[in-house]
Amino acid sequence: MIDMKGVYKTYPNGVTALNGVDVHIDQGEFVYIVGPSGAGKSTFIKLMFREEKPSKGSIVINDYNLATIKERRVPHLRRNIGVVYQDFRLLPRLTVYENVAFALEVIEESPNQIRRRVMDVLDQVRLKNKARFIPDELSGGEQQRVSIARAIVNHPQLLIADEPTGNLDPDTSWEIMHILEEINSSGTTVLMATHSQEIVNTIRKRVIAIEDGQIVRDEARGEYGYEI
Ligand SMILES: Nc1ncnc2c1ncn2[C@@H]1O[C@H](COP(=O)(O)OP(=O)(O)OP(=O)(O)O)[C@@H](O)[C@H]1O
Repeated sequence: MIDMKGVYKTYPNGVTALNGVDVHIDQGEFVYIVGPSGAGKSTFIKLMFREEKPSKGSIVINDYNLATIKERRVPHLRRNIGVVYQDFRLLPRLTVYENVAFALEVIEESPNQIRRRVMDVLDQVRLKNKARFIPDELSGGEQQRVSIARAIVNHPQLLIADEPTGNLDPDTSWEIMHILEEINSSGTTVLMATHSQEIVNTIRKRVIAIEDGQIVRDEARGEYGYEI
């Protein structure tokens, strides 16, 4: 599903964030991306949904070659990828329902399908009873659950989460992790960058460690491996 070969990324300011990355990730895997601050984790993730372009190398995701993909095809690629951020990035004036429905409305689903699908996905993240709330009326964990609902409403094959528990307390973080595990168990590939030693060492999954723009460790059921 994801195949990176000889990937380099140098930003316009001359900083090389990725320095020769080769990796293969199969459909259905759950992968943690770990490493020190500034190691290149977010860059690695941004390349996956074409938020950034590689300077060199090939990235193939579900048969899309991201190095050569035409601009007009990028929205098609992104329909198959859900993204969750540390800071939720919800639209503040829209309700929970509208924030989630928005992702479907832009691809012109019928109103009935939208209603059914949005309520299903809000049920999945256990927020059906808050559909009419706006983000400000929710806790951080609830906001993150809305952002997860929004990310998966299109049934993406890949869910990318960049420090999804970074702004949450421990109990809420576990709740988010259980939701991500549930999503993964239905076949969605999950790629999660994290600084949480506790999560990585407790919910054991494949661990890819990046340092200075290179993969220095790649272990099935790995450990976090850094002192905090
Ligand atoms: N848009 C950008 N322009 C220029 N340099 C950038 C840009 N984004 C990231 N960098 C640089 O690339 C390097 C890798 O950054 P990246 O954000 O990928 O690291 P990270 O591992 O995600 O860090 P953190 O754990 O702190 O989020 C850093 O030196 C950073 O300053």
